[in-house]
Amino acid sequence: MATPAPSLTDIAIAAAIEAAETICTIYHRPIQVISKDDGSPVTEADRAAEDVIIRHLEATGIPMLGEESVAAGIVPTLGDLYFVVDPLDGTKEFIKRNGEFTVNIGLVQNGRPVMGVVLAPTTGEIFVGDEGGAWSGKIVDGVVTERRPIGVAARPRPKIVASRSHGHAALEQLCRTLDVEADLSVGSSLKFCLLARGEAQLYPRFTPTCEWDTAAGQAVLEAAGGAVVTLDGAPMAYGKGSLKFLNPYFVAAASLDLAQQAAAEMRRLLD
Ligand SMILES: Nc1ncnc2c1ncn2[C@@H]1O[C@H](COP(=O)(O)O)[C@@H](OP(=O)(O)O)[C@H]1O
Ligand SMILES: [Mg+2]
Repeated sequence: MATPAPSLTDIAIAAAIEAAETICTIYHRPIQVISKDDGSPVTEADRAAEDVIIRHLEATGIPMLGEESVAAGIVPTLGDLYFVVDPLDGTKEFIKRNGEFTVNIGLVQNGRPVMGVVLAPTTGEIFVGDEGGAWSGKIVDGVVTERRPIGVAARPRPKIVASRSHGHAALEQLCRTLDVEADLSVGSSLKFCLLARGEAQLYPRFTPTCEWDTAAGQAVLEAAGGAVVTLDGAPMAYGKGSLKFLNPYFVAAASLDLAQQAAAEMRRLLD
């Protein structure tokens, strides 16, 4: 019997595993930090990991929007279906060496993130979401182990998770109005994964992000039963090339109701 062709999810997982290995090699050496044109930091690891991912995804023939390629002026023509890649989300955390950084590969179809792989190189934790649901696992010697389904969990007082390096004053006010337990601060797309695994319920984002920061995490969270909405309460959409792929402010939450309630509150606070 012929072996079935790998799915796009399988291809993205293989790409993320090899990219994470490349990142780990560099992580254990002295890290040289370069400042991008927009002032944000980039390292040799960001670029090397994106090259690895490009090599894996190329064979699919599907266009890829990559953070480092865009920074180098390479923006492909994007159709209804494209990959969105942040090879190293949480570069500031990578530089601080606190382990809170991830490899992100998302697939966008008709403006919606339909598949996502998020992998934390130092722990080997992997989070995957697609039409088959959401699951987490652990990469050991380049192989997925401990694979188990994941899902969001409601709490009477939601736990909130926020950026470690990009905060906003309105966050505290939001916590007070919604009566949340504000206790977690984490770098990178791991915030979406904490929600997807039921460890937190709310991730309000009052500072800028780009599509590559959120596509994979949003796909994981939505496959786990959660939602990501912009401040008008609509699901966050992709393909904003005319805006340089910049996302508006958003709320990720364990349910659409909670996301929309928090979005309405954020709108009120920011007015
Ligand atoms: N002024 C800005 N404009 C666009 N994106 C920004 C930004 N400031 C931070 N970000 C995004 O926020 C991400 C970090 O998120 P967090 O604070 O949740 O860890 C960064 O990812 P990179 O580390 O991949 O550059 C970066 O893309
Ligand atoms: Mg990023």
